[in-house]
Amino acid sequence: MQVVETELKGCYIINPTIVEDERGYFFESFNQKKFEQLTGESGIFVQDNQSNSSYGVVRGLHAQRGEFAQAKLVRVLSGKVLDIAVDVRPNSPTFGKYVAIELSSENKKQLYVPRGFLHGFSVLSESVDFFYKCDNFYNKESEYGVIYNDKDLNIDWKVPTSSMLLSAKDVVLGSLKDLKL
Ligand SMILES: Cc1cn([C@H]2C[C@H](O)[C@@H](COP(=O)(O)OP(=O)(O)O[C@H]3O[C@H](C)C(=O)[C@H](O)[C@H]3O)O2)c(=O)[nH]c1=O
Repeated sequence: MQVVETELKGCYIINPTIVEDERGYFFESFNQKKFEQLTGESGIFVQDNQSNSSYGVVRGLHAQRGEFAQAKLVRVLSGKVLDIAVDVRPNSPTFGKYVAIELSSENKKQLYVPRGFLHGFSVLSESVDFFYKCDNFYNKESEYGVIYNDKDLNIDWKVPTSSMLLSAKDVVLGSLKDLKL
């Protein structure tokens, strides 16, 4: 596997080593020892999540605060998303900056989203099965977020607004500038 650190410190793109033969392909989707060696992160995850979404769905931008903050190792099992990770670590020199990357069953890329980041994605294919590992458990009470069309972030989700589908929870999220961390 090859790991590339993004311009946001601690946020990594993981390119797994794909072994192909006449039957198809094989790759190690996660290896804690290699992950730790290449990123310096523990690579100890406690919860796996999986969601399915149809074209145009936008999930996010979400995080859990404080002691319940989660780092996530995200990937796509089928389909394609535009994945977004926003640095909202207090005092970070890249506060409010984000990484946007296409993750797909084709490119098999993964993104490591550190604690202190907001995370979200838009669905670019007809349907997507999204899978991610979390290094802390779900804690509903600690959840917070920023609305997908925040003016300061100005994210291009690569989906026409008319095709977007968001949860009732997500359409009322607040702005980045009003975030209380
Ligand atoms: C996140 C989570 C949710 N749930 C329950 C709560 C709701 O009954 C249902 C759907 O939850 P929600 O609408 O928050 O799911 P998403 O909009 O996909 O939320 C996720 O969206 C972005 C992409 C993220 O990175 C976060 O992991 C997470 O916030 O699953 C659980 O039982 N456990 C969990 O860990």
